[in-house]
Amino acid sequence: MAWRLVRALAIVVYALARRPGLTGPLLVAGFVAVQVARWGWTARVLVAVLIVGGGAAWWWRHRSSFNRFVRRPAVQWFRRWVRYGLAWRFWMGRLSLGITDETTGRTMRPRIVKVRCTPSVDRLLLQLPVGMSIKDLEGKRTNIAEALRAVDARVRKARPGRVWLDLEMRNPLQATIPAIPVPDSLDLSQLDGIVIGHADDGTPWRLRIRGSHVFIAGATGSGKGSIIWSALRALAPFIRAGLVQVWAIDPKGGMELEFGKDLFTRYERDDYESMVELLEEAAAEMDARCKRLRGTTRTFKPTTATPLVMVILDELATLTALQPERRLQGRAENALGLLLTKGRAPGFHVMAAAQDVTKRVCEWRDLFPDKIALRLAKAAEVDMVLGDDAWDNGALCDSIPRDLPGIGYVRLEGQSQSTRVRAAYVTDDEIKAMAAQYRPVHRLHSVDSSDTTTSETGEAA
Ligand SMILES: Nc1ncnc2c1ncn2[C@@H]1O[C@H](COP(=O)(O)OP(=O)(O)OP(=O)(O)O)[C@@H](O)[C@H]1O
Repeated sequence: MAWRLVRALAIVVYALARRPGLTGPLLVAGFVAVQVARWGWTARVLVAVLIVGGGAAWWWRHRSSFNRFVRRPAVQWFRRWVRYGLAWRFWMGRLSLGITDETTGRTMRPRIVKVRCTPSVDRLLLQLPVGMSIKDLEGKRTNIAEALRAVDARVRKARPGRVWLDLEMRNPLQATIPAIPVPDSLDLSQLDGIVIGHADDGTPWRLRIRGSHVFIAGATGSGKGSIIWSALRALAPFIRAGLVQVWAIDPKGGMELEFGKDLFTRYERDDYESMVELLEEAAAEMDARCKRLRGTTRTFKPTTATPLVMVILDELATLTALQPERRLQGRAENALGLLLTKGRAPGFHVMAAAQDVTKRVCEWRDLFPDKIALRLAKAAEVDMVLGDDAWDNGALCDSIPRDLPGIGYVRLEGQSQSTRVRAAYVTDDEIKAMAAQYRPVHRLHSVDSSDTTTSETGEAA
């Protein structure tokens, strides 16, 4: 009996010694608790009130820093050392994931190096024992997901000998997001972050319009249209007020944008020559505006005389790679290049969608500061859109199910990580109603035609 007790104790001590990340904090917490217990009731209550009250006040006043410095590290610690750490070897054993050394007979298992958590995915960085490869884990994906109670498990290479195991715990973007209500104010700061859907942490997905260009990539049926319509919905009151003009090109003969044509100041859908001309006119207007505005301001503020111009181009390839006329292709690429390089400061912005993401289709792909990748066929395409290592860092656009259109990953200028998002879905009826209600008061041909625009619409920014 005594021998058994000693053995059990030895096993516990050994197990704790092998888990310094668990044992260390528990020992410190135990030590502090013992000290506090000696102080008497008043001091104990005071300490408890200070900790709980201070934490609650921090959470209440500054939730983002609380989450960053307290909640997220605490969750990661718990998952690393308790949720996954405690039974890890047991799970690996049950799943037959290990390699036995011939000479010693000892079985070595993959080891958790660190755990990173997003609201829906737990990422475990694993060190593989010599002799095991990523393929061994890939072959057991379903079993791993079942064992760890995950919706899905994916494995990707981190570096030789190390792999990331991504456990999707839940998909908060499963349900279709209904159209976001049209904003009821003309607050120009909204143009720095219009709400077009949700991120997977439940926060609104905000897309910058002023000061940016947006590139949307996705296979057919991936939901590119829902991003365009959700953006137009958020811009609708500005369009009606004449503070935003939309110049739209639908090379698919109006199949996507026709319902909203009343919202557009310029609209081309049939003739490629006219589409290219629209782009060239936008570039020429932009140049003219640059000349007029130079020296007056560096931050663009739309007015009815100088509205923000949003050029929307659905299916870019038809004007570039798939365009049979080389002459038109060259002209389209030049105009687009000009708009992308010079348009931000004078208020000319491009939102372009494409199915094919290669440079053949969009030579200027890298000039779009904000990029959205919806469902794509291959991992390489994800990196082409969102930047090197985007797929390795978890933007798994090739795993987005076909029956979840509108889901994608977005990488905003200056961000190193992509965020999983889902666009709201605007129905055909909602588009028709919006187009009727928010058509511009005065539809102009030319953006900077005259200053009388201000007095005609009677609105000013
Ligand atoms: N955000 C969304 N939420 C739910 N369903 C959506 C969403 N976006 C699109 N859908 C559904 O998916 C279908 C295809 O979407 P959409 O036409 O926008 O794709 P697309 O990427 O523009 O395709 P294509 O390039 O072939 O035009 C829509 O008819 C709609 O039923």
